[in-house]
Amino acid sequence: MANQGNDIRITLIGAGTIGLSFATFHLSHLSSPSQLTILDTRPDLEEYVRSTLPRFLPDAPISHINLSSSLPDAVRNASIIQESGPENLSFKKSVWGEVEKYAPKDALLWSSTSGIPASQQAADMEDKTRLLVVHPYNPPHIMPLLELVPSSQTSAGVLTRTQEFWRARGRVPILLKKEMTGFVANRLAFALLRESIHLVNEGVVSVEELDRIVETSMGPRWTIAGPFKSYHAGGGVGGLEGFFRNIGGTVQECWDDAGKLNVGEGWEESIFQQAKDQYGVVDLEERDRITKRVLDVVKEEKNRE
Ligand SMILES: NC(=O)C1=CN([C@@H]2O[C@H](COP(=O)(O)OP(=O)(O)OC[C@H]3O[C@@H](n4cnc5c(N)ncnc54)[C@H](O)[C@@H]3O)[C@@H](O)[C@H]2O)C=CC1
Ligand SMILES: O=C(O)[C@@H](O)C(=O)[C@H](O)[C@@H](O)CO
Repeated sequence: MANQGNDIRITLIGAGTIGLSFATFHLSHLSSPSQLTILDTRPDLEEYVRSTLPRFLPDAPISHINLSSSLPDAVRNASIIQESGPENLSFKKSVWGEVEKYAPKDALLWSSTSGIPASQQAADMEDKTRLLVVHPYNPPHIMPLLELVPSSQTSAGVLTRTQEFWRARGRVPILLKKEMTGFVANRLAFALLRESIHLVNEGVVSVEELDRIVETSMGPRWTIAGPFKSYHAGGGVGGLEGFFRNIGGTVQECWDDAGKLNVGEGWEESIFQQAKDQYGVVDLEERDRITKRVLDVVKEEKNRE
């Protein structure tokens, strides 16, 4: 399979939040927009792409992108096929079953799923070695992370070609050694979200105050240094061991006292309303613009090292 330059052909299945962001990314790296095919069953696909893609990519060469509603046509010549369709197992299994019938045998098959393991998606596939999860952090045209989550049957060659593809385009593919529900990024984010909801639900802070706490502390910190590096630094000469020696008792008390609320327990209405009242419709273009600037500065500074 061609994996570089003028020969590569990428088909994106699903042109929603993630699919269109991936389209933006690939258009910035492909030699020609004609190397990109977008498949979506929505009846207004062309109108939707024409009205939405330019928000991510001004002057997007839309007329040269292949827009399709036919899976066989869309995948027939693909080198890489990434699905960003509905987050349900039946869809994912169905789409891979169809892709296997019509796509080149050496095409890479990737799922953007937020948490449905490749082993489940590939359960009915003839060749299970071709599929893996390539989980982005929204929006993938800006966020560097891609969690690569193979099944036990994904071949080493498919994994290597996937890693090479993303590294060659300046992205950060991280290989997970085990399939876990929600992979890693979502598990971490959802653990913080659970405690955040707990603290608002207990009347400790408002939704807006909680967000401001994160945005003026761990948010910037974790852009520079993740949890382990941060606490290793915070432990002084003793490093992470010193941190736990000094603070470990308080850490355990916080862990013991952590919120254990669950979805559907009645906290939703109040918290959802606070978010609506506080944020209305988030300006995604401003969010993305600022996020990109932060990431660019961090990358520039880290390259100084
Ligand atoms: N939204 C997010 O922040 C993130 C989502 N993901 C994952 O990406 C996938 C897509 O999520 P979103 O983009 O948010 O969903 P979305 O609902 O915005 O987009 C899904 C798209 O799939 C299309 N579609 C439905 N059936 C189809 C079919 N049979 N063939 C082709 N296209 C079809 C829909 O028309 C829609 O445009 C999900 O698996 C989700 O878990 C992963 C990371 C982040
Ligand atoms: O948060 C993200 O961008 C991704 O890691 C996800 O998978 C999200 O949870 C997504 O499913 C909903 O925003």
